[in-house]
Amino acid sequence: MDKIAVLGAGSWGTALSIVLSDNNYHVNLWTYKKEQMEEINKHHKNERYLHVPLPENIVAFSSIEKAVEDVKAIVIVVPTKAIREVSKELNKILNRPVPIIHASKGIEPGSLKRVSQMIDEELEHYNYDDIVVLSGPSHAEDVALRHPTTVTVASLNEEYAKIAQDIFTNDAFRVYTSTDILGVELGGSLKNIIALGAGISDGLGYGDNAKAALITRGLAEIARLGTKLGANPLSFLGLSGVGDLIVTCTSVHSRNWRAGNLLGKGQPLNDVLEQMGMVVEGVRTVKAAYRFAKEENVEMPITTGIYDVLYNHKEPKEIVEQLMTRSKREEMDDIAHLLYERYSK
Ligand SMILES: NC(=O)C1=CN([C@@H]2O[C@H](COP(=O)(O)OP(=O)(O)OC[C@H]3O[C@@H](n4cnc5c(N)ncnc54)[C@H](OP(=O)(O)O)[C@@H]3O)[C@@H](O)[C@H]2O)C=CC1
Ligand SMILES: O=C(CO)COP(=O)(O)O
Repeated sequence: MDKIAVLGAGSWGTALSIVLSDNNYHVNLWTYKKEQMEEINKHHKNERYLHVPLPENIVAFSSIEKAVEDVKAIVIVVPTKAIREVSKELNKILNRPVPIIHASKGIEPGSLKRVSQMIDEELEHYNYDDIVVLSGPSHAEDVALRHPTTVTVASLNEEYAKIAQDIFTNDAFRVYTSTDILGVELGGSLKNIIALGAGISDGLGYGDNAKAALITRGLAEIARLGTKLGANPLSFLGLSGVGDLIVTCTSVHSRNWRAGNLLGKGQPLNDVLEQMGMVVEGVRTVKAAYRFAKEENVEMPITTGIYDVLYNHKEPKEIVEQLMTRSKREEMDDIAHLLYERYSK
């Protein structure tokens, strides 16, 4: 039985380990917490994150070195803030080319780097082109129950993308490939900000119309920034774009939506984060997106409004009024024109 290492034993790392175990891989699941390793190995569960029994071919490790020994591929699934730390550890021990697939969603505020770029910077002898991202509408809770789920794996190295597709694909987990790693990573990261907004909207008591507006106009600004940065605009209409935006803005499983919901009900950010107990990537990524928008001179009014609620003590209702009273404009802006120009001939 081939072995695969999964680095990160939170909700998503555990759910992806279940997929791999179902596909007959032996999974080495790395956690930095000894108690969690014991819970997984002795009791075959990881209760804090997922309420399902774990198959016996998922074995937890507290040493990265042991976890990655002789594996066919390495899956990195830690929160974005831990990517550099984990990659540094990996850099000390990785001495052969092995496919690296990451499934984290965020952008580093200080450097504005995506996850694949951070991994590349920390791994001295690894080629950026070989890094694969796995992203799409995929809440861990659904995946752990084997509910039908679709995702995209993207890499400049098509062979590695296909390896990732083969490793993860099964009857309940359908995997598509793409070469637009930039677009796929940006879609997966930026949708978390809009999901915070959808949660705030629901917390304020607004209805479905407001949420549909946030999703649609949110997608417009994600695509606006993404295309400016060089992504394929069509990626934002795919699973890692609109697909993930829909699931994150509408699901009670979403940490970003839930955090936004509490903010909309008037709770302060620090209390909300303490209560969540799991990573809420949008809270960090909004800082990066806010800066990106300014530096790239891209209009991102929803992102800016959410940044102001989180970091400038603006009242959510004030932001809603601001968004609703912006100057009148045409709906289909630069992105639509870009798509039209590209594909109308
Ligand atoms: N949950 C989901 O459905 C999905 C999540 N993702 C993405 O996957 C990534 C991980 O999310 P998820 O699993 O949900 O997060 P969770 O909050 O469920 O788990 C994160 C885990 O990483 C641990 N951790 C924190 N810091 C470090 C570190 N420095 N080194 C090693 N481990 C660390 C946490 O430990 P501790 O509790 O001690 O902080 C926790 O066990 C995120 O980028 C998220 O956006 C993507 C798709 C779906
Ligand atoms: O990315 C996700 C689903 O595809 C998970 O979103 P949350 O982090 O908001 O739970």
